[in-house]
Amino acid sequence: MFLIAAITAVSSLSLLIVYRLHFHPLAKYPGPLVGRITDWYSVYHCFTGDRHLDFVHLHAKYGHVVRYGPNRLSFSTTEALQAIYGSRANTKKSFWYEAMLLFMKVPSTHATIDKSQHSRKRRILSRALSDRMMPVYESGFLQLLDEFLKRFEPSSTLNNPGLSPAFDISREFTLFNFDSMGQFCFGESFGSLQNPKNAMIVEKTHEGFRGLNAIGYMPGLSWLQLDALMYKTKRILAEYEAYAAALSRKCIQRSDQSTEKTGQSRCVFDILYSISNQPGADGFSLPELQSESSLLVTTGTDTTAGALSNLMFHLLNNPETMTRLTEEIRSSFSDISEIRMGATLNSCEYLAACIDESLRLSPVIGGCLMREILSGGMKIDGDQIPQGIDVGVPHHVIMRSPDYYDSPWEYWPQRWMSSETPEDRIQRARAAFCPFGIGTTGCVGRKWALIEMQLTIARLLFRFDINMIMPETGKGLSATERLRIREQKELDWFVVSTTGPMLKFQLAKTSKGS
Ligand code: HEM
Repeated sequence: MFLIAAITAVSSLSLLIVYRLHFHPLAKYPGPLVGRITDWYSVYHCFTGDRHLDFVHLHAKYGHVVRYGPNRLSFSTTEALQAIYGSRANTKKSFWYEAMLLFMKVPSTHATIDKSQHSRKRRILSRALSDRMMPVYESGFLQLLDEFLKRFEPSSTLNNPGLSPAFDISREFTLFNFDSMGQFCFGESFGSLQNPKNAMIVEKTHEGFRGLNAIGYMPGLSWLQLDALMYKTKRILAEYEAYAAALSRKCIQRSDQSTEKTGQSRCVFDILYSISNQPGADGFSLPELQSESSLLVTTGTDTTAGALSNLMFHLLNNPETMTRLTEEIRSSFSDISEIRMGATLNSCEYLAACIDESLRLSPVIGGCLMREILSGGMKIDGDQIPQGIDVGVPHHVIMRSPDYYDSPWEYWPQRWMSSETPEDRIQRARAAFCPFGIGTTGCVGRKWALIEMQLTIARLLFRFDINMIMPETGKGLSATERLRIREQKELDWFVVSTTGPMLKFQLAKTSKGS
């Protein structure tokens, strides 16, 4: 009996392998042998945390299109980027996003696959995240930012006057961004800079999210109870949900009272709550509102924190860039309190270029944002791809492609500036630039993320001269070689996590801020 079962299993498996390699509709596409046969290939790279680097390797080896899973294709051109994610693409978010529902009672906008439901939620959320609403969030953010900067003041070091102790800036930015997202979403900081235990939700969920990422590639894993791995995450998220629910109740109370008095909102929750209270408005239900606001915190924390620490890494490894940027900021403002949203900050052209260049060279979104092709199939890069196939363009591949960027591994902000680069080169680079995604599923928090980055870096460089502690492994190497070493960081699920650089701060001689 056992022998018959074993023979049947081996024969079925062999037939499946032969089918996937030779008769499957994607059989003609190149890719790693294991990947063409099974999604275990992706699961392995999710757990090793090098999914983003493996895509770079695969495209270097196989070219513009790679079959990395039995039903999955990865592309690397701007045409594919538009075809797959553009606003008229015949695609929807793939099953991968459903894995997030293991953690959520009510799916957030990000986890909603159904296109009409997604566009309804996104329309509502966009009202709180529109350009017009940005000033609502600014003063709360600046208050937190000033407290954050105080941590780096050197006065506390008796042995080394003038120089602060060393800080791991990735960790600092994570705590700060978590607190500032608390302020942004619920009008109240989470206080993790004072008590890092409060940031447990961000720090401890990474392990579970890795499991979640793998389940997204291979749903069968959840039947194997592999999600036991995620038990801790589920427990922590449940605690966080309860905490967020308490914050929501506070917001509702405050909103009901303040609406009567001043009608002023101060956070995303307030705005979305007031929309949902308007008669006849298609707003969020209360459970949707709670889910949306609390999940916005997790979506906006790691991403912005990673982007800021990558930017510091590039600035400190390229001293001429750091000098030019510092000069731009210190000559544009005469006091730190002047650094606010508005015309002067927007006129800091080099700051904007430094941010874009860092988002290009070190994207924080790892892997490939998968989209499933809908009924009727679609043409990508001239090939007709059938319905049901998962397709995507990995950020690490397209934004480092020599097809779109000269010296793609170099951190060179001038490539974005019309005063220093011909317009056609800038346009070619822009067409492949997608750190926030593109189209109707691109980042709805993009505007706020950029404001946070501009304000944080401008105030930091206005106030401090910054020194990097060079690790032994980096000594004597070029900036690009150091970047390659830093690249060995890990992909948690959606976001590539970072550590360091380790920094010491010195008050700038010109600093007039307090
Ligand atoms: C530098 C920082 C950030 C980067 C690079 C980034 C990048 C992205 C990307 C690539 C997506 C598309 C994801 C996908 O298709 O699965 C996305 C979606 C999203 N982001 Fe961001 N993000 C950042 C910061 C933020 C912030 C601060 C917020 C909140 C204020 C936010 C809220 C969202 C939301 C809600 C979505 C889902 C949009 C949808 O499905 O329609 N992000 N982000």
